[in-house]
Amino acid sequence: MSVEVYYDDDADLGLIQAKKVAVIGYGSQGHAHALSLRDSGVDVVIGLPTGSKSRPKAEEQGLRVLTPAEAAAEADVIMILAPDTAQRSLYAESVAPNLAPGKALLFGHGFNIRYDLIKPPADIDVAMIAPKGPGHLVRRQYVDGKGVPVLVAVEQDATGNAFALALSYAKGIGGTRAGAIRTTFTEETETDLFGEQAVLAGGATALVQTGFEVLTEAGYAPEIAYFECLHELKLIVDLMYEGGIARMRYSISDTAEYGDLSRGPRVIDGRVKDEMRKILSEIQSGEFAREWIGEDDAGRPNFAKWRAEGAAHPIEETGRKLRGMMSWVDRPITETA
Ligand SMILES: NC(=O)C1=CN([C@@H]2O[C@H](COP(=O)(O)OP(=O)(O)OC[C@H]3O[C@@H](n4cnc5c(N)ncnc54)[C@H](OP(=O)(O)O)[C@@H]3O)[C@@H](O)[C@H]2O)C=CC1
Ligand SMILES: CC[C@](O)(C(C)=O)C(=O)O
Ligand SMILES: [Mg+2]
Ligand SMILES: [Mg+2]
Repeated sequence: MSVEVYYDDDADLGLIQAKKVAVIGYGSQGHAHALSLRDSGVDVVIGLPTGSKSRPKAEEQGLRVLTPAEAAAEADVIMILAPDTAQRSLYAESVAPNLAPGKALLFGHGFNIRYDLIKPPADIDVAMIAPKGPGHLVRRQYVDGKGVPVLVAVEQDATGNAFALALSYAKGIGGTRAGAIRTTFTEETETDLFGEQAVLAGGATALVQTGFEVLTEAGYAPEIAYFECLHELKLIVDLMYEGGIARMRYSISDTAEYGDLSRGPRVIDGRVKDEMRKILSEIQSGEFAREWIGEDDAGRPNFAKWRAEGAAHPIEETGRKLRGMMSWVDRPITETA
């Protein structure tokens, strides 16, 4: 193994239990971290702006909610789980004025540190605990006695104890049950952005929508196209998750496997690979970060337009109708929040 992996026995929960932790933000990751830390015996306070729509949710779930500045002032450990684009101003206005030597500033993703949008003072610890899965699953796994693997990194070790503290935090959210892998802010940020753009979200979505369009434009029933291009993808990915691509290929028919081996490389060909490399270089050079911050500063015009186009894609309407008929499909993951 070229990476260092840490499990429950390597982490001392007592370190984080001895601190007051402010979780700033109560969305997908924030609610999962805060509830699981609390259930692990940690003293947690939530930081949210006064008008935040997440406030009632956190309060209903029994958590104490303050403004980000008040929470940062009270806490020894401040975990920033607001949207990446909000973190710069949140840090400048509410967190930086409330830092003191020996405090720890934590992140769930390295974006703002990697791209120098936040520059913490040298006398605090700066670390990252980045779950490798959506926040609602992080919470669900914790409740089920399991965990989602996490990446842990230290950017600044002012106290000499930053890594042990980060591992302790990871244990508090169930991460060391599954395994905590040591990395750097740069590696986490660049691989996370690449994964979500080229494969997990961007690549997979474009593949599913394009497959659905090809079948329906050729006259096949949208319901059948939905099953083939979206629904069944989960079943195939589950097999890959359990035993790799070889396990999936073992389970499918020889006909499917021959089609996979002979046609797959025609779909994801050299041009696609070159485009993936270009996407990676935009991430590494900071071009993507500058574009995204600029888009956010401008009020997200393209983001809103593309999101609306995606929501209006015919596959969504077909899926809504079909899922209503599928009693075996789990309720939406968002309802578990
Ligand atoms: N989504 C995920 O599963 C993953 C996310 N991450 C990282 O975790 C971090 C949080 O992302 P995610 O959980 O998706 O975020 P969400 O968009 O789900 O939630 C953001 C939360 O922050 C609150 N918020 C918005 N603006 C501010 C502000 N100025 N000050 C304080 N709180 C604010 C929001 O409140 P309101 O309800 O009022 O908008 C909301 O509660 C990011 O760094 C992200 O990259 C890492 C791994 C996976
Ligand atoms: C895949 C998207 C992700 O990187 C994640 C859930 O890990 C994110 O930023 O939400
Ligand atoms: Mg990710
Ligand atoms: Mg991400």
